[in-house]
Amino acid sequence: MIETASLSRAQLRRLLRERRRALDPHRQRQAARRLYRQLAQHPLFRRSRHLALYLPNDGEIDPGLLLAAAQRRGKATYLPVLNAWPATRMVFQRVHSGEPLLPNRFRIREPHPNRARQRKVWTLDLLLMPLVGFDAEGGRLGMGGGFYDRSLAYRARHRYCRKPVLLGLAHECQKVDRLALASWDVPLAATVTDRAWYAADNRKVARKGQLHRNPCGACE
Ligand SMILES: Nc1nc2c(c(=O)[nH]1)N(C=O)[C@@H](CNc1ccc(C(=O)N[C@@H](CCC(=O)O)C(=O)O)cc1)CN2
Ligand SMILES: Nc1ncnc2c1ncn2[C@@H]1O[C@H](COP(=O)(O)OP(=O)(O)OP(=O)(O)O)[C@@H](O)[C@H]1O
Repeated sequence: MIETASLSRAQLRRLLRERRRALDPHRQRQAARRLYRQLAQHPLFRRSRHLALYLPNDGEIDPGLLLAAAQRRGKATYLPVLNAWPATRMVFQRVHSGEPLLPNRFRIREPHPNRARQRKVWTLDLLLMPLVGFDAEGGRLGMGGGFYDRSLAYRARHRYCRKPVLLGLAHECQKVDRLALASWDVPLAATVTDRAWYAADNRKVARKGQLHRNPCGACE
């Protein structure tokens, strides 16, 4: 596992992105199948009715089997869509199987923006998030755009909100010993890899004042 102490966030990002990009197509398919087995029968996935996923980019683990399973089971599935303005914002839009998708400015495919199909993030049940690096305490390092952090900034204000449940998805090789939390970072409930679940110790996070045990009246 990588010792993070001597590395900057930028160095760590570069190293971990290289690692996941180095996985060959066979390893990627194997990891995607294993990820599916970790999650498909889990109550958090089975019980969710509205869930957001992503389409893989830059060597990310592929949740495509979960997306297809969710659609087969009649769940409403959502993908991130980047806003034209402000360009720092991202929304979650419903996607149906077989719907045409267009590349965004990072060449990640997304549905054509349609306000009527977008849903507020706090009304989703489950958010499956891509990441560059993670630790076993709910720490997440993303691509550096701050898109997920901005979408989840309401968590700092809605003190008792627990929707959606935040799960990071990753290859095992993206695990690091410890990530320093930035003030805007929103901790994950767990990260699921092709090999294991890493559930955050909620008591520790709660002591930091960042995770709340009860649902929020305004958000439920
Ligand atoms: N699959 C997936 N979808 C996602 C995200 C993600 O991390 N993964 N995002 C999570 O936030 C948002 C997009 N954020 C991104 C931020 C930076 C880059 C990126 O590749 N930056 C390149 C420069 C690309 C360019 O300018 O053309 C780089 O840093 O090398 C990609 C996506 C929304 N959708
Ligand atoms: N809630 C927020 N409000 C305003 N700016 C934010 C917020 N959260 C993050 N940012 C900005 O986004 C930038 C990138 O943040 P960070 O490096 O944590 O992104 P990331 O988690 O790696 O990316 P992503 O969430 O897109 O995968 C930071 O420099 C920060 O200024």
